[in-house]
Amino acid sequence: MKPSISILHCRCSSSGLRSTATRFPRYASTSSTTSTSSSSSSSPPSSTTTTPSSTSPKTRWLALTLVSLAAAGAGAYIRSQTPDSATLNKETFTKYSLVSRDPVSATSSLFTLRPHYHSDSNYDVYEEAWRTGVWSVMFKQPQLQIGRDYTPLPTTAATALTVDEENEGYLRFFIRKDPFGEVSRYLHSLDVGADIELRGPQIECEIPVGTKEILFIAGGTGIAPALQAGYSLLNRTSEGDRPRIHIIWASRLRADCVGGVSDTVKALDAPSSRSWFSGWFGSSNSVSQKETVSTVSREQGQSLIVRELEALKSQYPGQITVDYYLDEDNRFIGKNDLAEFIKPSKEVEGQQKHKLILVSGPEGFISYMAGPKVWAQGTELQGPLKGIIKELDPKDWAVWKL
Ligand SMILES: Cc1cc2nc3c(=O)[nH]c(=O)nc-3n(C[C@H](O)[C@H](O)[C@H](O)COP(=O)(O)OP(=O)(O)OC[C@H]3O[C@@H](n4cnc5c(N)ncnc54)[C@H](O)[C@@H]3O)c2cc1C
Repeated sequence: MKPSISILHCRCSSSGLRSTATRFPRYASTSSTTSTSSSSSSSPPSSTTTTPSSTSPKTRWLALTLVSLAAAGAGAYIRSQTPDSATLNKETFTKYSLVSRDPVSATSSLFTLRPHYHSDSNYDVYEEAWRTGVWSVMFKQPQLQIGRDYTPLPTTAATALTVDEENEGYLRFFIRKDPFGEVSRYLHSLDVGADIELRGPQIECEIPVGTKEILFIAGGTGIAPALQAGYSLLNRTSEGDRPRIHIIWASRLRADCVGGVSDTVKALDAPSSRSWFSGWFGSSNSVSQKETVSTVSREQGQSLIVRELEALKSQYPGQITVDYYLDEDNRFIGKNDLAEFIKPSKEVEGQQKHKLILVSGPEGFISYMAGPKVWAQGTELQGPLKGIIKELDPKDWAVWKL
């Protein structure tokens, strides 16, 4: 019999799949396995040591039950070791090992994981997800039997992975440690080499073919899906047909975004009419912005995430721009900052929207920007558009809360 493990609590999940999970046992009792093999393969029926006449019905029933249980246990054990369970999938948890955990700031780290068992299929599973849009995987906290979703980072020129490691199915994550959070605290407590079980991929947002512009508003580790969206979209389109992507990233701590220099230049207290691609050094405003966001960023180097963003930008010159906002500097994303990008326009009935606003980050951040997501019948739904984006009346933009 396969024991089932319930994921008791999953507040961030958006599909019913995530509330429960079944996995194969990782081990079977040695004595059971041994007895199975000795009774089923080493001893032919004719040489059975006990005869019907010398065994009571009760003993026979017990023996049969034991043999069946042992066979089921051994089968499950074997299945758990087959290549199938070595491949990331939506039904069962797949074992990965923690390769490294590199601090990005006092509260966040870059996690690198590799599949525990070899599988040729992991790369293909990821590829399919990358082609689709924004995706996540669920991490299991085994002691509490709960799971949380995290967003794999794409590979850029700044990524310290070899081609072999990529092919082997290594995954990287930018994870913030919530001081009171169950799973993020657990993950930050793990030693290198520890096992972590993942399930997925879960597609969070399919980016429609034909998307021409994306405005990505990210708070904290919400930058991970922004990197994904940029990578996925630019990777799957050809030159001349590529969409423009503007990322607005708000961080709490300077260390998270150190070295990041905003591309779009805005005065601190009034929006300018400059375009997305106005460059770094275009005006006196640009100086104040640079100074505000990251005073000595060049000297201090760049955070791991800024490096990834810069690498993506260099890979697709002119396609991606990024603006940085920093709580430590009292720089918050306001309505005026968004108004620069979201211009009111007429809704054309039935016309497909080629512009997409994606909002990603902590619950409060998403609520402030676009209104809260809502729960109905055990599923997390988008909920009505509210917040400062609603006030800007973005008729020709589709909006998606991640
Ligand atoms: C699709 C998706 C992708 C994500 N990707 C990432 C990613 O790449 N990186 C990342 O860091 N995060 C990501 N997240 C967020 C992540 O899934 C977790 O929500 C986050 O790590 C916090 O989980 P936790 O178990 O540590 O905290 P939790 O235990 O869920 O607690 C979170 C906070 O809520 C408070 N809290 C808990 N219970 C209560 C209660 N009953 N009353 C009041 N307060 C309470 C806690 O004190 C804590 O401050 C993603 C989320 C989603 C949905």
